[in-house]
Amino acid sequence: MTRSGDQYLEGLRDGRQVFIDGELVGDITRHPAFKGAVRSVAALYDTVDDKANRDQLTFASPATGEPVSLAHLIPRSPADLTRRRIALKVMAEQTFGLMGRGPEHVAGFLAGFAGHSHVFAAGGEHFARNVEAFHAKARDEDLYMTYTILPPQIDRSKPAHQQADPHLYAGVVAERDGGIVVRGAQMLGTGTAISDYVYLSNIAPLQPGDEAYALAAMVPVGAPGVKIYARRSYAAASSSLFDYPVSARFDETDSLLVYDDVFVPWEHVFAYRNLDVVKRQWFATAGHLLGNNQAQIRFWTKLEFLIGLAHRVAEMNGSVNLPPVKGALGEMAAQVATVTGLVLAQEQHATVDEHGVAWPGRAECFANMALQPDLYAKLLVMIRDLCGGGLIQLPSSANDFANPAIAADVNRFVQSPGYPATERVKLLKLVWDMVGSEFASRHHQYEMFYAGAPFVVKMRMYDAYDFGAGRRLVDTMLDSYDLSGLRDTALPPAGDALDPVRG
Ligand SMILES: Cc1cc2nc3c(=O)[nH]c(=O)nc-3n(C[C@H](O)[C@H](O)[C@H](O)COP(=O)(O)OP(=O)(O)OC[C@H]3O[C@@H](n4cnc5c(N)ncnc54)[C@H](O)[C@@H]3O)c2cc1C
Repeated sequence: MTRSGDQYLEGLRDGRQVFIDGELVGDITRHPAFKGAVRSVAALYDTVDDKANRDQLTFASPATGEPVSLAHLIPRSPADLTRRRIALKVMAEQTFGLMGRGPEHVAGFLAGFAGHSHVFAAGGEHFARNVEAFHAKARDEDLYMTYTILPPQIDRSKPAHQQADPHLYAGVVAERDGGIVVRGAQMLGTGTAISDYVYLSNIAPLQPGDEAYALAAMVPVGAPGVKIYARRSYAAASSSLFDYPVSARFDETDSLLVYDDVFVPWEHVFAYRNLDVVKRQWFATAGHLLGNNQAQIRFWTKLEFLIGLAHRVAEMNGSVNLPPVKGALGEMAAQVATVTGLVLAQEQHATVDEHGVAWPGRAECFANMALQPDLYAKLLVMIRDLCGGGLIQLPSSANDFANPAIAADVNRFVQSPGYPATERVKLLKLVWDMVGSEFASRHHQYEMFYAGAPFVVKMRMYDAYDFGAGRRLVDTMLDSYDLSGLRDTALPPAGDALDPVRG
């Protein structure tokens, strides 16, 4: 059943090996680098666990009948996708769309894998059973899973088995009684330090010879040998909540994961030395689509938050009714509405396959992913443009308000009608943390890369899009005339023009 925030926190005290700033972190729930994000995730768990939200955020576990998070639902119909989306939107709003790998992200992948467990059965029937059993466990125990599905950037010109050291990329080194031993590293475990399990696999293509790396397994974050090397913490670096309100609360952290001879029991292994299954898990199951559908619900929420900030600043600065400012806000609104529309269209264009699993519309999902890097970058620049120097002309820290001599000048000169200095500074420091701080810059990189390098995502869009309708129109047009003039040809069938995505 659903877990409370306290139960989630308790699960993190498992002796996990998280390293930051040259030291092993003891209790991550208390460490300045992690405690803000941990509290935010705990609050999310409490929201889903709250009886008042039960109808909207949970469904009855088919195994126990207890309420479990809708993040774990295997959707069986477009209506299920809608129900799931409404729940995921509420969850995303809890963190303002700022936690990309919260508990509801990899949950979508796993639900998709479990709905198509036959894909894993290609490596042996027991692997399919492992996927189904782990999905049921994650659902009924409300587990928080993250993933590392890419090897570290060492030498991308060579496959895994041709790297200078065969144990750079995470792969199997031995079979033991009851399981396998994994050695090597993967990037870039977002949220892994604060999660329960990390999914170890590969989304980048593997090649013949890479069989030792062709794995898919759920690894407890606290398992002996799992070493988590976190990047610099923006939360720990923030001088106060007032100065860096989102860094302090939502720095979900990203880490290099080193698997130092980690034992993984067979029941947590979904694919083993199988290039084909490791590849097919992403696109022959609904996993990738369901996970990214969730990611876009989160992205939509984050864009709403950003445009809300832009509107508030324009209002504060008295510029909101100037035609160019209205135009800029309108352009931003068009971008947000595009993302929203493409999320909703995934339900409109959903299909239910012969396994009874509902797939969100593929082309609409990849369209959002393909637009995202440029759209996000543009939005950030437009907000900077609207805010001007106000983003920089701010007190050095909240401490300036504590010094009466400084506060007198700040209160006098850093204000706007209806916005006393503390309110103006509060709003603009929040905007800076969203568009200009180190946290903001990492978010820019995240939105560019979390779904893969932009060129890879665009190639996936190419594969997902049905060019047939457009090509038929071109043929019809070319067939309609020649050197001697207009031919007597039929108009294109209306359906082609009406449904450009489906063709
Ligand atoms: C903030 C953040 C969080 C992340 N979180 C996670 C996570 O939780 N789990 C996880 O597994 N991964 C995570 N990632 C990793 C992410 O999946 C990868 O960054 C992404 O797949 C791209 O791989 P790469 O970084 O190795 O870039 P590369 O593949 O090295 O690509 C970088 C750039 O090199 C160029 N390039 C590379 N290859 C080619 C080519 N063949 N042709 C043309 N140009 C090329 C392109 O310009 C490309 O954009 C995260 C990344 C970021 C930035």
